[in-house]
Amino acid sequence: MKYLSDLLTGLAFTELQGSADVEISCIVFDSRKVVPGCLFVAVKGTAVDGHDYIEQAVKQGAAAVICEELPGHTASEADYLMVANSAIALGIVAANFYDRPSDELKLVGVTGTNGKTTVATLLYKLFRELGYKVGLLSTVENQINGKVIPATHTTPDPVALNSLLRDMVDQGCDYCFMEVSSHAVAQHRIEGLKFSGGIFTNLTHDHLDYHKTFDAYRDAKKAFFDSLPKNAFALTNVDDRNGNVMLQNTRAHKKTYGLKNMADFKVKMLENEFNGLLLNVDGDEVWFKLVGSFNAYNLAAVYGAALLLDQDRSKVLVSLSGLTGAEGRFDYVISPSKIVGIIDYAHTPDAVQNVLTTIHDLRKGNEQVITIIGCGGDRDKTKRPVMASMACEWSDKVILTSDNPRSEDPEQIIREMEAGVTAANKRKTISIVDRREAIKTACHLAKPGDIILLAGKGHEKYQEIKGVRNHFDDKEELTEQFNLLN
Ligand SMILES: CC(=O)N[C@H]1[C@@H](OP(=O)(O)OP(=O)(O)OC[C@H]2O[C@@H](n3ccc(=O)[nH]c3=O)[C@H](O)[C@@H]2O)O[C@H](CO)[C@@H](O)[C@@H]1O[C@H](C)C(=O)N[C@@H](C)C(=O)N[C@H](CCC(=O)O)C(=O)O
Ligand SMILES: Nc1ncnc2c1ncn2[C@@H]1O[C@H](COP(=O)(O)OP(=O)(O)OP(=O)(O)O)[C@@H](O)[C@H]1O
Ligand SMILES: N[C@H](CCC[C@H](N)C(=O)O)C(=O)O
Ligand SMILES: [Mg+2]
Repeated sequence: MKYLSDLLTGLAFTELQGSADVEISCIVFDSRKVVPGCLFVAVKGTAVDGHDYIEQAVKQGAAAVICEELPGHTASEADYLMVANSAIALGIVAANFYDRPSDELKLVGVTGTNGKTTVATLLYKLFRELGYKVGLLSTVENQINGKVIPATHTTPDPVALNSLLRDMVDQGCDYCFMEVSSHAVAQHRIEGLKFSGGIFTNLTHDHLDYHKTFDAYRDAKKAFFDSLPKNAFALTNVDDRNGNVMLQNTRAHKKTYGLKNMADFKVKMLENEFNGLLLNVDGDEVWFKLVGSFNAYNLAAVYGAALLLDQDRSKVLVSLSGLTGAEGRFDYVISPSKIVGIIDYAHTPDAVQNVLTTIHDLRKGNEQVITIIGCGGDRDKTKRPVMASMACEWSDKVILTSDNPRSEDPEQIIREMEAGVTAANKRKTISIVDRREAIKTACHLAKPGDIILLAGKGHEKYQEIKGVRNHFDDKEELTEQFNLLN
């Protein structure tokens, strides 16, 4: 049983209307989910202002309200707590409601444009192999020591997040590895959490629809490191242009990993083949199952973090060498006629370039590379022509198609992608709106030995068109088409 007064530890508030000894059944920040006895936190959003729903929330039985401004009419049956920023307050009360679970395990956050899911998932798998009970919060799924809990966001909202962390603690977890998206930092979803470490992967073009400028996007990532406590570690990619920027104002222990520059954890790439990577890790040569130079960075980050968490170096290298990556990241199927199909979650210009240059380096002869690619609707539009241009630059044929059009017109998204295709590259590009048809066409165009890259949707099991999510699984579709070819 929790009272409003129990939830106020660490929360600076300007005014309290009421006694705060009211019982709180749960915390809600969406008026449509209000239940009797809840605490309603009014948050200003991008579409609407939660403050407009306070009166409705109280009518539906909210016992207390946290807000930045009082509504025109306040009811005597509810308590009202005024704060400077409700989103920050939401994080703090959510942590208090669940008895601050992040204090009871070692929580490590991973941020950056690409590689978050891969690094968090590898750490999760590694620590389980090392014998610990572990939790994972990721884009693909959340897990508590092997039990899967579906994920709705890369970083859950503060209430879901603290509830999951509480379950992890109650189930004996020693560690939790989580992705920290830039949206989550900007919206204060991680407020009130105690991190033992933070990892930065890289920073390239994405989400400019939301953050508006690259600097604002960078600063959202940096704010995570600025907020780390003194006894945590801040592990950065020293080869990334913004790697050191992340550490500028952190109080945490500053540590680096890299392939090119001097680093605390230094990795060199010796071989990069279809069946894995041979790396020199601080002097030891080890084969890993992951493919692509970008994964050498992800592995370096995981290795560094494991050592900073006081794990035995040789055990870490042995376990890590046997691990596979996250679902839908450089996953592949091979057709009976030996066409190679690669399913990858590349949905930023940098990721598209990385995955295609990796494929380019792995090619043995003059196999063709056929890329199928789309761009998500209701997301950063400026990356559309750039992703199409990257795909053309590094492929022999490109099929522009739909990703998740969401509320947008799919044909319009494709037109915006086509704007990035040069006149010379037009001849190798075709546009097919229906993703299933695009996959079928690629399979018919491919000859034995050719490589089909199916980019952008990775593990996703749906395609969202006009707000409706239909079942769609890239790997399933490709496998089906491959079998039909026979
Ligand atoms: C752009 C974005 O992040 N939006 C998130 C944001 O929505 P919003 O700011 O538009 O909210 P809003 O609709 O304006 O509403 C403001 C407030 O009023 C409340 N409300 C609204 C209507 C109503 O009738 N009553 C009511 O109380 C809402 O619950 C909310 O608290 O706050 C909502 C509540 O927390 C989130 O669900 C929503 O995530 C949407 C669904 C989303 O898709 N977010 C994506 C972009 C996202 O966060 N992605 C990152 C990953 C990105 C990456 O790959 O790096 C992630 O962490 O998943
Ligand atoms: N370290 C890296 N550097 C550049 N690209 C990478 C890196 N790791 C993975 N990628 C590419 O980015 C894609 C997405 O990887 P991953 O899912 O690990 O990133 P993420 O940061 O979790 O993405 P999201 O923002 O959607 O959560 C991969 O499929 C691969 O193409
Ligand atoms: N976490 C990313 C996922 C993009 C995946 C892509 N398939 C899309 O739908 O745009 C985002 O919300 O931008
Ligand atoms: Mg992710």
